[in-house]
Amino acid sequence: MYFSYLHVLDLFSSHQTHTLPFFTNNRFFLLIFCFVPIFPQFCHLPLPLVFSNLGFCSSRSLDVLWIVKDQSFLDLKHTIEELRCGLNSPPINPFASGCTEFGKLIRVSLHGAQVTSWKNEHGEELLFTSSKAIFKSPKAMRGGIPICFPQFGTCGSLELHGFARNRMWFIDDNPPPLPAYDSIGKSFVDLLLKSSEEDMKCWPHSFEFRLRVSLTSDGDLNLISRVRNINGKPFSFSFAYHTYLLVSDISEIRIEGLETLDYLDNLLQKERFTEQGDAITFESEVDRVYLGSPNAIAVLDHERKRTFVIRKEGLPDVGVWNPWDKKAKSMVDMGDEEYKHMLCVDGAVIEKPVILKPGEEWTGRLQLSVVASSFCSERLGLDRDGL
Ligand SMILES: O=P(O)(O)OC[C@H]1O[C@@H](O)[C@H](O)[C@@H](O)[C@@H]1O
Repeated sequence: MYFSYLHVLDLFSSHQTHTLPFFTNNRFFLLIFCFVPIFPQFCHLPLPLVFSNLGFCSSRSLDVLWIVKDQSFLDLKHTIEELRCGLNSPPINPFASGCTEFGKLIRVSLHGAQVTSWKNEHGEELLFTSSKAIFKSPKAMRGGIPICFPQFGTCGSLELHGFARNRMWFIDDNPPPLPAYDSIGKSFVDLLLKSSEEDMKCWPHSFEFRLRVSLTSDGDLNLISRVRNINGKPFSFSFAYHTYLLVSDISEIRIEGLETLDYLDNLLQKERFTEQGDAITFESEVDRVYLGSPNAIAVLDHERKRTFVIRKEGLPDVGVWNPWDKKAKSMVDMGDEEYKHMLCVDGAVIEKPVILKPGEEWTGRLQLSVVASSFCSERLGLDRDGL
């Protein structure tokens, strides 16, 4: 069944008595929209729409979730009215069109549990998405944050970066509790992937993968992955948050925090080298895995005068990738010049895969923040241990 804004709006209005107390009592909420123009191919999937905080469930189709911060009920109502006014016009992206201005938000696709947008308070996008990105199952679209699991790159016999990014995930209505500091004062959604019969054929291990995506009051994007072995036997996996940062000009970018580390160079058959420079800069294709990195690194965008701070836990390695001009030209889902505006910096576990015994669980946390580049490294707390 194809699903339009109208259904979403009806859903809000017909449950107004339920939604009102929630929106008036909470500054943060999770706003869930089905968005046909972005992922029409997924709309036939019957998935439960769950507003667990609101105390009601409805079985509807949906594929894209929006996590929005600091919206009062009045703002939301206003937005809904604006969308209502546009109902007779062809479907458009309400966020891209500027007819709504939510400020800080995250967009997540159930396909791959891929974060596809992260915006700051000015509505500026912080993650790269290629203009040629293909939003078509079963492949992950080029951009955002694909989840690489249970394999990073070509480190095993599975498809490149594993199958998790190419599967439909589900909203996890009742996840096992996380520590209080992972939940308080945040807007979040919990997603779940379980091993399917098809996946068992190529990777014969039963697992539950839970991902919490949350937006903090400061606008930080937090990702918490929990992988549980529900098998009778141990298994191992590699993993990465394949994070496409949107940058002004790759030639002006430097990464701090990886200097002096050893790295595996994927362009030279994974040969091991030691980084020599003061910081990582870019003037040609880079495809590396830095090993045993500190838990905080910074990506400085000189031209935009802003710095991405990446904090992580349980993720010792960092993938760094930019395809540069030649490879970009060979990719069907990447514009020829777009490599200039992206840089993948992935919190990851690659060199020493995680080994989980039956019943064990692994957790990998990533926090992305953006600060003005006038902050110096000391103030960023790059030497701080973890999140
Ligand atoms: O095209 P994909 O499958 O998304 O992969 C993109 C790149 O992802 C990087 O992480 C890998 O190190 C590269 O080797 C790879 O080319």
